[in-house]
Amino acid sequence: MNTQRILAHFQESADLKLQSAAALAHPISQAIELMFGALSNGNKILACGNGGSAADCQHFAAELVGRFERERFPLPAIALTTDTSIMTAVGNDYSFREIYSKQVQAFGQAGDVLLAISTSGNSANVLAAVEAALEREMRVVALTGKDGGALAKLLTDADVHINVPHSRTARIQEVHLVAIHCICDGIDVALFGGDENE
Ligand SMILES: O=C(CO)[C@@H](O)[C@H](O)[C@H](O)[C@H](O)COP(=O)(O)O
Ligand SMILES: [Zn+2]
Repeated sequence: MNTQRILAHFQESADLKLQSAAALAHPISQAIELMFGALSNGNKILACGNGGSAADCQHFAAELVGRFERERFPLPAIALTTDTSIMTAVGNDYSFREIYSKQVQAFGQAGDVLLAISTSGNSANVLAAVEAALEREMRVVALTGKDGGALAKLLTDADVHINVPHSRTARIQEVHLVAIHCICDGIDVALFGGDENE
């Protein structure tokens, strides 16, 4: 394969990350504040998304329950993307749209945070999960792309929207991962102090 094409992927990814940094720093810091506040109050974080974003949910939960870069106690975060029995039962008996919202209704409590990841902002099951979370007085951190889609319109002023204004799903996901690592680092810094270089 032409290595120019590969180099172009790296270039576009690097460019988008640098272009996004200034705009995303503020909502990412709001997400850290919201999540750290919830965790400090004994609440938890639930996460949902499809495809690559489902993997991001699991990645995030692993770093909270296990650890990020510092040794610490486990923090409560659950990826709603992993239980195939729940997802196939709900998908089969109700609809695919409800595979996350039913779990939010089952596990979510007021004060918990839903991390909702959708590059289009239009995945029906993620939208339903956000609606269920808001009904339960949870707060939402939305990681989206493009124009934020229908998800952008569901959010309230108490929620946080981290939107990557790019058209390409893969590039958006790559920036989402940087945002997720910033959030993990920010939670560690809120717990232990220090700066991001430590
Ligand atoms: O990872 C990728 C593409 O890079 C895919 O698996 C992608 O996540 C799937 O097509 C998702 O269904 C897209 O959903 P969404 O991001 O629009 O909510
Ligand atoms: Zn992908």
